[in-house]
Amino acid sequence: MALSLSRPGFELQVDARLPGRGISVLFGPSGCGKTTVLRALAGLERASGRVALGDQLWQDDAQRLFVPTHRRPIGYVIQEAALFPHLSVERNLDYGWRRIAPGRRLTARDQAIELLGIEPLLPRRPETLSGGERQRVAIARALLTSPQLLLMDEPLAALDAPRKADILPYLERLHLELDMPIVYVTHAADEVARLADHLVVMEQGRVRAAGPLDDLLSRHDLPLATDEAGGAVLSGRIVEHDERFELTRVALRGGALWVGRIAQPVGAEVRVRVPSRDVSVARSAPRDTSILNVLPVTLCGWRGEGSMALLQLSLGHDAPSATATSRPAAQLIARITRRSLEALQLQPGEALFAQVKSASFMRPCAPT
Ligand SMILES: Nc1ncnc2c1ncn2[C@@H]1O[C@H](COP(=O)(O)OP(=O)(O)OP(=O)(O)O)[C@@H](O)[C@H]1O
Repeated sequence: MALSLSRPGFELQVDARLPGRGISVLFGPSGCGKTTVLRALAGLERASGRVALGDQLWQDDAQRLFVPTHRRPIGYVIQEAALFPHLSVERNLDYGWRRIAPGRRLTARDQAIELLGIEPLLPRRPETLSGGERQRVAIARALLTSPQLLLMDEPLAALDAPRKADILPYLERLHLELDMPIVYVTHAADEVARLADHLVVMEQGRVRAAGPLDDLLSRHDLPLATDEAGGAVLSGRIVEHDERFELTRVALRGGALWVGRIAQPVGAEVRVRVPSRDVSVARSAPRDTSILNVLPVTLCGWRGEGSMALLQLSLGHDAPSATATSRPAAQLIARITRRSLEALQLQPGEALFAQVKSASFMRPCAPT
């Protein structure tokens, strides 16, 4: 997509290519233009430019082409789902489902109901549902219109933390079990870490950075890193289980980590998260430490944040480099006090040891 639009006090200028599978998250502060981009993809907002899904061209100003919303094969889920209040959940679902010819249906009715866990809700009226249940029904209803692209605008923003935690696994399942690209708008860093495969960081109507999640979440110069709860998200492969101590070893690019037992087989691709505040550094390999994960790392750079500093660390003691065929080593961020930084007099390129106090399993990775 290449989109531009001008409003009083707001300029949108976005040029991005999103992958044709997985969840692409548009992330950024309120007012940066995320919803506007989503609405332009849906054809609900008239921006200038070009929009295509694979080889389907939906908008191309050069050719005076603009496919109206109702002819774009999209599902759209917003923060406050608008279900038909006078219809049961089942009839709400059937509304979209019946309008798609049987031969053109991409998602089976039972599959959508099962994926979102809404079987017990089918006879209920929307007003009797909790916010989280309503969102699950809205997502199932969107899927039953057989979209080729699912657009989600802060679908969890109206939910409290426990409801949000309930619904996140359903979103992860969608992504793992359906072969449908999703563009997901949020300003919540935790949703990014859990859901995103590809990330577009927006700022004031522009793309500040875009790329695979692991590359961006471990960059200390992006807003995600400065979040108190921020940290790196790393993809790796399970290489070993330690049944006695209920641990799993995950191999990463340039190193490996022990995390709490993951219920996935050896060889599975998984995503783990390492909070920056749980990473500290030492010049020499610490001995007699209770910390399980001590990894050789190379300091790439650092950035001050008030009394704290964020260090960007590349796994391994070789100078970080990327060749045409291999991706560079995975990166961690350490959040330490500026006082410690000064006391240690660290220099970029220096070989250090990162002590990782906690690392947690986020989710299995989608097959690529
Ligand atoms: N219908 C409209 N008319 C005029 N200005 C608008 C309209 N809709 C949005 N804007 C403005 O356009 C800019 C981008 O808004 P947009 O809703 O895309 O941001 P956002 O990143 O999705 O924000 P939020 O996270 O708060 O939803 C903002 O400055 C907003 O005030």
